[in-house]
Amino acid sequence: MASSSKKRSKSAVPSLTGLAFKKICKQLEAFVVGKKASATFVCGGLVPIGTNVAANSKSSKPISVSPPVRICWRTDGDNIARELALPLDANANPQSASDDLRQLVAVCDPASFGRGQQDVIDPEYRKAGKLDPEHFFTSFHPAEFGILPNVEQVLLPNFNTEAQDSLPFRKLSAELYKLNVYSGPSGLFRQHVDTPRSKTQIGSLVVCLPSQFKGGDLVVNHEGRQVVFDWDQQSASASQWAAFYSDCEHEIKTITEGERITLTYNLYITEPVGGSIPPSMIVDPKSFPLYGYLQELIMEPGFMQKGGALGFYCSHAYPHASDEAPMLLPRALKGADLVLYSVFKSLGIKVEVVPVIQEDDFRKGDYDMDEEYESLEYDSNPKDSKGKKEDDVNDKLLVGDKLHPYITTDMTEEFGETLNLNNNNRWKCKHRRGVIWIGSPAHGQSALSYLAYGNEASISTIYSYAAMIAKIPPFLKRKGLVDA
Ligand SMILES: O=C(O)CCC(=O)C(=O)O
Ligand SMILES: [Fe+2]
Repeated sequence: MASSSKKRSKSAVPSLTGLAFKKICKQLEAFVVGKKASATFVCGGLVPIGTNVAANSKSSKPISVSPPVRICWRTDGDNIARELALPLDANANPQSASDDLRQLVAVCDPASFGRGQQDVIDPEYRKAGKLDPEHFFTSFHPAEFGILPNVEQVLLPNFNTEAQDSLPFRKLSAELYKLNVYSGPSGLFRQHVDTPRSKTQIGSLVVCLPSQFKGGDLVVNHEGRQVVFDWDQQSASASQWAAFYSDCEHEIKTITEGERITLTYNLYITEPVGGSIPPSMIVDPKSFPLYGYLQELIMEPGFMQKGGALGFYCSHAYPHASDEAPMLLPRALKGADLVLYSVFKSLGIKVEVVPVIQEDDFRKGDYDMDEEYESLEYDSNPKDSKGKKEDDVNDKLLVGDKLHPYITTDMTEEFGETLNLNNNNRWKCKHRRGVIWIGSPAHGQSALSYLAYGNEASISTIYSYAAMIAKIPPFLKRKGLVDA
């Protein structure tokens, strides 16, 4: 009797440590969500055009002023080689200069875009011309103006840990993809996400060549944040550029006058020549505000005193259920995910990238994922890390033992019964009790397909979400992790 009343009072009045822990978890969530919002997903810059800059400057320093940009192509039909220098030369015969520009516009084909599985042309959605790289040559190369190192530094901060040498895929290469011309008064490209050309593609680079136009803002969105590049003011005097992650939605507003000419490049993550990355190029994880916060937290004896695990859903989409996944992750982590990973790593805390399945996705019954996660409450007492609420969540989550490629199985699910994933040994997983989950799952990918028998047999697919689980050692063990 006495023990049961004791039990009741414990659950009704949370302890002070419990309340403090709950608050920390909320703060951590706010930090990560805030981090997401402030994490860099796009960057941009400008290369002024100097008409008296030699095209083949012998200086070894990166050139900060560009000579006019040349574009060479062959006309359709008569196959005559043509060349255009941008910006148009104000001193040249204006008629012949704009004639060259008109010729370039004329040789372009209508630009398509991906809708579902198809490539379509729809001027209501995208009104632009395109030239494929095999049909033109340009004197512009982004490596010459320090553009790529800048993009690397912003979009690809490094880990700066011992693991750095074992993660050599942290350089970018830019592959020319298209030349596009958006002409006034109606050129545009409505909101879209670029189609990644390979699993190693992490973003796109757009270079707007010097040519007078009005309108045509490039608007890039990511998780409620927006960056606008209004390039029209300096359109005739500079090459202006922007780089962003592949999963950012973006659009080009209507070009009201002139020709907006862009080179687009696919950005791939690649192996640096010569192995390791020069430290001067990297962003130190210690410079992230999250570092200081977590460092203080793990020095707090009351925080997860006996150790535990924090789980974070990745905020960017990765091909985490592909054959390449084990090679790509964590190397290809981006933005907030990369910040979290690198901060934990640099604090000496083990963190792994794993796929997570919501068990109710394949149980019969109407399970509402959002509600489940919205109502997620953290366990109020770290000593009770197997407390009820938390177990409710972890009982429904299956964590893969590693990143698994998508599989089709011969497993079946009988009507009304639960599929047992452990009956197959290719997608090994388990419930990870005691993980405190922060944030919500964002980007599901097909993890495995199986035969489901309802009224009729059908193929069902289970989705997985990429997540990071950081294993927090007990206080006495982690004291030594933090530098004095
Ligand atoms: O020209 C631009 O600013 C962006 C072009 C673009 O979004 C694309 O080609 O997919
Ligand atoms: Fe695009």
